[in-house]
This record gives sequence, C-alpha cells and structure tokens, in this order.
Amino acid sequence: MPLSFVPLPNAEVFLDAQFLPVAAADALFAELEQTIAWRHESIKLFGKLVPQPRLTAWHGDPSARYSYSGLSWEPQPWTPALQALRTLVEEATQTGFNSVLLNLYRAGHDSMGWHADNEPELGPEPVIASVSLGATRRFRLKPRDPLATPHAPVSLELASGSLLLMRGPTQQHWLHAVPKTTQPVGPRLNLTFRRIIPA
Ligand SMILES: O=C(O)CCC(=O)C(=O)O
Ligand SMILES: [Fe+2]
Repeated sequence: MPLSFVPLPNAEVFLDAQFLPVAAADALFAELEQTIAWRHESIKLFGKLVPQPRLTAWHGDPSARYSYSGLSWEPQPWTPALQALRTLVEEATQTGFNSVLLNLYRAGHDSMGWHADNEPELGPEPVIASVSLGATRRFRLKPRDPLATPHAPVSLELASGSLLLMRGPTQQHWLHAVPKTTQPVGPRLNLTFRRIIPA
C-alpha cells in the first residue's frame, strides 16, 4: 500500500497502515525484541533523574551522533534486520536516513510525552519515518500554537507494520505523543528513522 496524505495545516504527514505484511511485522517484532540491547535510560527533569517510561536503543552510521532529552547517544552499528528495514523505508519515502531510534513500550503504562523531533542535529525541516511493530497504540498530534495552527488534536492508531512519515514544517508546528493507556495492551516497538546532519 502506498503512503496516503493526512491533511493537516502547517504539516506534511503521510501514513501507510500496512507498509509491512502482518506476518513480516510480527516476525521482525520478535527478532528485535529479543536481539536489541535495550536500555532503560533516565532523563533529568527539574534536576532529578527520572527513568523514562519505555526502553530505548539507538543505531546508526558512526557519524550520526545525537543528543536527545539531554542524553548524548553514540549509535550502535546497523544490524542486518535494521539495515534491511532501513532500505525498505528509504525506498518508500525516497529519503536517506543515517540513524534509527528504537522505543519499546512494554505495556500500557509505557508512553512518550508531548514533544517535537526538532533537535538542531536534524536540521530545519526534519524527515522522520516511523515504523510500528507489535501492539497498536494511539499516536496523538496537536498544534504547538493553536492560534497559529487552528486545528483540533488528531489521533492515529499505529498498527503493527504501519509507516508514518512526518516532514516539512511538521516538527515546527506540531507536537506528538504516545499516551499511557489503562487498556490491557501488549508490547509495542517503534522505530523512528532520522537523518542527523553530522557536526
Ligand atoms: O512511538 C511512537 O510512535 C513515537 C516515537 C517518537 O515520537 C520518537 O521516538 O520521537
Ligand atoms: Fe517523536
């Protein structure tokens, strides 16, 4: 299935709900959940170290150093599975990526707060290609400034094998999040492919 345009003001968002066949997505989920060296990082919030509500890993080209939420990341090398997925994502999006951030949401209590992927290393108009595997979780988007971008918040259910593409002015004008849920939900793995501009 091709990427379809999600019409939002001051944004360029595309979604392919079935980028990977379900069986391939489930197999990739199982492989990555087992083989990635997942880390439980903490971030500094108001001077206190707080464990992130999810597990993470960072892979990429050696030149793709990155700072994220006050953390500095040295990328781990591409594994064959990650390299194969990168090639598929690059073909689908016609974009080159040199790194991928992996997030493992172990259950409904794991989450990602409101933010934009607007770190300076990503340049002025970051291209973010996000592949989801495993349980379906709700992905929320809301305008950063509702006066400049008058639109209600948006929910996308990101199912296993889906590909979400955000580019152009999206990170400048919109925030996104994966809220906690009290619904019983299994683990979900998300991979955001990024292009770091080496310093
Ligand atoms: O898990 C998701 O769908 C979003 C992940 C995300 O926003 C990020 O890694 O910056
Ligand atoms: Fe993000």
